[in-house]
Amino acid sequence: MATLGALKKHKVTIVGSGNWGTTMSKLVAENTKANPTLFEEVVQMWVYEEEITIPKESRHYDAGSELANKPQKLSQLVNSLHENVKYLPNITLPPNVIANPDIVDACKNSTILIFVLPHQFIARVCDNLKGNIVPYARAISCTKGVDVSEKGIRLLSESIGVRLSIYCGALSGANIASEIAQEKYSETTVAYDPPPLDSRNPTPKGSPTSSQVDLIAPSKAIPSSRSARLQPLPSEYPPLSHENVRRLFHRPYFHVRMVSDVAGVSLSGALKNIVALAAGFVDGLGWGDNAKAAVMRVGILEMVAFGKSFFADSVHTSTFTEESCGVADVITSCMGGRNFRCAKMAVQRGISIDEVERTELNGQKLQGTSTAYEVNSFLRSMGKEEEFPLFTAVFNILEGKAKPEQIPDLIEPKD
Ligand SMILES: NC(=O)c1ccc[n+]([C@@H]2O[C@H](COP(=O)([O-])OP(=O)(O)OC[C@H]3O[C@@H](n4cnc5c(N)ncnc54)[C@H](O)[C@@H]3O)[C@@H](O)[C@H]2O)c1
Ligand SMILES: O=P(O)(O)OC[C@H](O)CO
Repeated sequence: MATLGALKKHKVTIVGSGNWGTTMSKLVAENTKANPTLFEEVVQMWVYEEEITIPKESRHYDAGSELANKPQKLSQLVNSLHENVKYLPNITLPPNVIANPDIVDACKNSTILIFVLPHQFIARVCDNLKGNIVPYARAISCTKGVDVSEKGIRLLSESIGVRLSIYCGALSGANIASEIAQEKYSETTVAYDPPPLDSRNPTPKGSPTSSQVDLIAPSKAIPSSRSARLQPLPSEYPPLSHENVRRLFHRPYFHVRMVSDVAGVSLSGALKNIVALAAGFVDGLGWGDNAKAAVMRVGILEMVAFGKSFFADSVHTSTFTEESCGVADVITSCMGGRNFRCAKMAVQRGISIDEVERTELNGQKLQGTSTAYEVNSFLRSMGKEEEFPLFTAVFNILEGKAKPEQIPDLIEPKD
């Protein structure tokens, strides 16, 4: 419910328009329409502009039309067809989703920014947004990955928060986008640990709460956005309480659990993609479900150990084991995710996973390969590769230094 006296509504922008970005726009737009006291009905969806021709198999392809084989701007196609024919074909978007190729215009005056971009594009997009958003905006990262530099490891929610000087939470779960777009039931986990000022609790500006610190590996500390001087949300806006954030995402087919463990949710989403690659490798060998279950078991243990080793002050182990973003996401990703499917195809065809990504995904991006490299570079810098044998095996397979057939030996505990 809006607070008494709140006059303004939150403007929401989805930053990204791929398979998950477009699905997110659909479900969020359904919710902004259903909650008119909290949110402006129109949802802007930033589209990385490209020219595409409508695929022949599309329900919108009209062989007799003069536009049939002519390249057209993706943003214009989304707005005229109410469908993203390239990244989410055959799903009708609500008319209140407006595709906008201008990132600054799409985010202008938005109080809620939902980042659903492949990891590799986050930095550039944030650079373009810096100084062009309202300073009290809040963000949610739906991107799966981590940032590693010579300074250490950082969650993507942190990267976005630091780059834009705003607070950023995280959404992650067992969420294969195409199923959610078809309104098949799934769960998700939203971690939002808002600054107390957003709940009308007058904590002094810039004071981190106990849960607002140490979201980076302490041994390689990078300054956290959570101790940055965050601007309070003006009182004319409905507070961004857990209840109101939940209303933005929860649908009858998309069940949201709100938590405060931003680090656990962000890390789960990133690390499970390495496990999914391992599952794809063993499945590609034709080894069956028992082999997949074995790498999933070891992978979940390594995810938990990674959180405990490097984010001990912020991560809750239960996030990995009890929430959709943990074990459940490992399971779904190892059954039908893109990382799993591409790793499997790479082994079956004897080609690199990058080649499979280029030839089979029609512009969609894998996040598991870059995460495996980033995590390995961090583990190596910490002298901890041996403590994470599955993550290390996946990296070595991608590098051509090990073979998928060696996975059982590589993950066997050493006495
Ligand atoms: N697809 C899913 O099922 C799913 C589910 C949960 C989370 N995620 C995560 O969401 C994030 C986004 O994935 P997605 O599935 O929406 O995207 P996608 O892989 O389907 O599509 C790639 C996107 O990148 C954009 N792009 C290409 N070049 C670009 C550039 N230079 N700058 C900016 N954008 C560019 C494309 O326009 C497209 O929107 C990823 O981190 C992914 O792991 C995906
Ligand atoms: O298709 P993937 O491998 O990018 O995984 C998609 C989602 O992360 C599953 O939750």
